[in-house]
Amino acid sequence: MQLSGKVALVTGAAQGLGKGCAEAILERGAKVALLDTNESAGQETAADFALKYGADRCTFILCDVTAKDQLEGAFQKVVDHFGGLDLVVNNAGILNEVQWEKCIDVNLVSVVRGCHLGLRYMGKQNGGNGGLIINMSSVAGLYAFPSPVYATTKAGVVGLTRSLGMDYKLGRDCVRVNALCPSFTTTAILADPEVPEDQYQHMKDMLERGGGLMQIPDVVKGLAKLLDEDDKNGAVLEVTVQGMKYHGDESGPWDRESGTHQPNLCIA
Ligand SMILES: NC(=O)C1=CN([C@@H]2O[C@H](COP(=O)(O)OP(=O)(O)OC[C@H]3O[C@@H](n4cnc5c(N)ncnc54)[C@H](O)[C@@H]3O)[C@@H](O)[C@H]2O)C=CC1
Ligand SMILES: CCCCCC(=O)CC\C=C/C=C/C=C/[C@@H](O)[C@@H](O)CCCC(=O)O
Repeated sequence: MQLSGKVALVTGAAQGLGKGCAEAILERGAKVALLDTNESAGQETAADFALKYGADRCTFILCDVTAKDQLEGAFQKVVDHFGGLDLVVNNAGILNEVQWEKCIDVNLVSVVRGCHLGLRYMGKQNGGNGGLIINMSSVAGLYAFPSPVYATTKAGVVGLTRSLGMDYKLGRDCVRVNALCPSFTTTAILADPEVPEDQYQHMKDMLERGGGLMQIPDVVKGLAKLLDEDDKNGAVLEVTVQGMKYHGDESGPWDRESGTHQPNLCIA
């Protein structure tokens, strides 16, 4: 996707992977709205980006993605402020197996809502110009992981992405939907996960056996790949210290015999 002059909305963008994704999008010439509940970090990031990329290209919007009205209001503000919307990165997420309903709300319910809003504002059938949605899942959404609710939310994001990314939908709305699945990456989420001790110990072990931590730029390379590969729709990209690979694009039983796959009908 060519991003010069386009408009992006990134949730959970005050810090961490969301901030890294937002900066990569700015570097490619787009305007970016940063949504987050962390007002001080969000304002600081926006001020930093304004200095580097221009005050007219970045704005912070205080938004709890789990509050339906706030998320809807934030999408409307972005369109009012920048005059359109072309790219949504549903990135905000937490790991909390104690307050597990909250974990589902932030990581899955809000991503469903973010996708619906993205389709509402970008979908051609609604008067939009088409666009791209990238959902932040995790390797935990692809393989067994010690924190089951977190893993469920991330697997849910994979299923959501694949199904919203069906080609017949693309033919109607011209909005591609893809997911990024990183492994352990150095950000604040690793610092203090609210999980029982056994889960924590097991994660430490997985981290060691998996080859250690990635850094934010490693994951941003995955975002760049999804931005560059305009033919990808419903794609799920695993990003680990071992490299990147697309997941699960084998045919279902309905296509298996013929080996056919309907081509994309529209490239946004
Ligand atoms: N760091 C890692 O190892 C991995 C992270 N992920 C995913 O990447 C995404 C970003 O996480 P990180 O940057 O690692 O963590 P982080 O904790 O540094 O950043 C998360 C951001 O989301 C914001 N946020 C949390 N709840 C929110 C809400 N209700 N509304 C709006 N904003 C909210 C936080 O304020 C924070 O700025 C998450 O979805 C996480 O599950 C996926 C795989 C690996
Ligand atoms: C194999 C799937 C990896 C998926 C990772 C995620 O989606 C994010 C998980 C969120 C929190 C995990 C916390 C884990 C903490 C411990 O492993 C701890 O050892 C991390 C230490 C970090 C460091 O050394 O700086």
